[in-house]
Amino acid sequence: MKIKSIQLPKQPLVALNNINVTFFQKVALQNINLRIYPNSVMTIVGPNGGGKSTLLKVLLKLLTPTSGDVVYSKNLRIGYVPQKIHLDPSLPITVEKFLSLKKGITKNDMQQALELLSVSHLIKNSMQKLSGGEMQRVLIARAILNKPNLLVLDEPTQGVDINGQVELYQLIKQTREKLNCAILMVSHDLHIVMADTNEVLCVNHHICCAGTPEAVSNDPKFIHFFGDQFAKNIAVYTHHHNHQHNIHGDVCCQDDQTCAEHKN
Ligand SMILES: Nc1ncnc2c1ncn2[C@@H]1O[C@H](COP(=O)(O)OP(=O)(O)OP(=O)(O)O)[C@@H](O)[C@H]1O
Repeated sequence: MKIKSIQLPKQPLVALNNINVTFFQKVALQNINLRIYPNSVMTIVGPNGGGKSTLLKVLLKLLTPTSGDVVYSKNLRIGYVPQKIHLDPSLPITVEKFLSLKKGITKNDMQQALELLSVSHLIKNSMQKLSGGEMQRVLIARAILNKPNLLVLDEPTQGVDINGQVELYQLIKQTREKLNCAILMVSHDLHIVMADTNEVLCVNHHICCAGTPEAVSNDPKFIHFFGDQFAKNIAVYTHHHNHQHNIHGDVCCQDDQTCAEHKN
């Protein structure tokens, strides 16, 4: 007898079911449903005050939703990088001490995480004196100490200049590949992260639109929030053609030249 192998559907790491959050009769989130699958990369975009951080807080159990439920897979380990942390300037703390505040962490775990984020040289530095980019790297290093299978990042490039932003996203990508984890992040830098994003969720209290970066950036609701210039920039990132094709699909000339087939 021939036995057919069947592909079982992947179980989500986290499922949010019909989540509603109301603050003093003001709706922050309405009927949010989402699934995060192992190894996937999901980017949340949306206008200021649209509920993105609230959504993360519900997922991280930092906030109990007004209604709805969150289902976690048994083996879930979450690493979280907050938007920013508040450090008391009168209580200097080194990077080493800061990382060792996490329970059950060995020196080896710490070194591995710092190496992965290329900040081993900062181990004895004061947290209060780190630059914006260094701080974000140390926060990501802290978030991966427990080898998460889901890394959640809330606007990871806040306070980082444009060159640093590209580098930071590159490091996040390398971290994901090394840990084999899923990523859920809130980001305004869709044009940078879209190449590595599987699904974009545009949240303005409810899910306005969701799908691949290309599909979302062309969605009228997304264009309404971010303007068509942004969508056009994204189009350039995803599909920049500096050449033309002949009827067989072969490249036949550059944009600034005209070959026989494109003369008329
Ligand atoms: N603890 C709270 N109490 C009352 N209102 C709150 C609370 N937290 C958030 N809100 C409100 O809920 C709405 C959503 O806020 P949230 O911080 O989730 O938005 P956001 O999309 O993350 O915004 P931003 O892009 O500006 O960071 C806002 O109107 C905010 O003022």
